[in-house]
Amino acid sequence: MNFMKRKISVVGVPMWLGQTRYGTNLGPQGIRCAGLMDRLKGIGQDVVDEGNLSIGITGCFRQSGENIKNVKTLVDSSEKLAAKVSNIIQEGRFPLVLGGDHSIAMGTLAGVAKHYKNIGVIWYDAHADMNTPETSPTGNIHGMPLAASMGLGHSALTNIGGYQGKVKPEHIVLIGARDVDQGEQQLIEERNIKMYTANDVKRLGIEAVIAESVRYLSERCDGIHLSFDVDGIDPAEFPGVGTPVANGLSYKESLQAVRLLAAAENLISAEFVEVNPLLDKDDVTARLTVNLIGALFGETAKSKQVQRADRKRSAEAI
Ligand SMILES: NC(=[NH2+])NCCC[C@H](N)C(=O)O
Ligand SMILES: [Mn+2]
Ligand SMILES: [Mn+2]
Repeated sequence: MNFMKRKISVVGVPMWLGQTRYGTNLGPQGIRCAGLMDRLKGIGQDVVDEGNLSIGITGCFRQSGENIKNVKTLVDSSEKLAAKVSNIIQEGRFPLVLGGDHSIAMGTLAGVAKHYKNIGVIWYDAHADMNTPETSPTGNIHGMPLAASMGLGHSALTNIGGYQGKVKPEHIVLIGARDVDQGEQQLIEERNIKMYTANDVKRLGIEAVIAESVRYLSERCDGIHLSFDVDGIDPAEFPGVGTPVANGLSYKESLQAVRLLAAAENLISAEFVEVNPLLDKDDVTARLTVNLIGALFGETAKSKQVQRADRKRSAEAI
């Protein structure tokens, strides 16, 4: 067996106010409807669906004069998610968080980092999500979660979970970046943050990039969190996203990436974010996201075939 048997708890976070396009709130249900639970059970994983976090929407508007939208809603839901994720880890289970927009990573990381002093983060994304209200071109919080988790930006965000600095800059690896804002680029250079752009991946190959990333983080960290923004993948293949950027990683490369991560013993949590079913075409983004999650937990082309045959047989028996 080249994958880890894990005890997985799935939590959905129907959040969309980290950006402005309605629909990422339907992401968790879209992913579930594409068959997530059956697929994970089908490969023998112990998996429980803990449902969606209930989120109070306290306002879909700019709540202050600052360049940051919906702070209160985002802080409240992130606190809830942090507590939930922390509980899951406490119970010895693996949190699998389904977004929602990428702002939810602030909550996930606040929960995970309570248990791991030196958490390593693989940020698979077209973006760096390292803006602050000072550098953000949009004021959208889904472009800020990684900065906030490092302790940079609006104090309401950096203090989520009641403490600052969940992630150290030297414990981050960006993979797939190709739309990095000026302030973000400056931060990446100043703090020497490891980054493999989409072009780097094409040049080096995804196998080498993942191997190097895992090696780099394993040397420094006590656990690895995967924050997978599906817009890391090219929008021609993953159309159901709100901030598409051309020239992305391919689905095939991405599948290979998560397959390699399936074997990483020190992978301790994961989230898949930014699936927007309202922007999707024939649910392809949701369906391929289930393939990615399946592969992260050990599904192979062969095990998928066996499952498909099983499902067909039981359907015929009805
Ligand atoms: N998680 C995402 N899709 N983030 C997109 C961020 C886009 C842009 N950099 C911004 O700050 O608004
Ligand atoms: Mn992102
Ligand atoms: Mn992104």
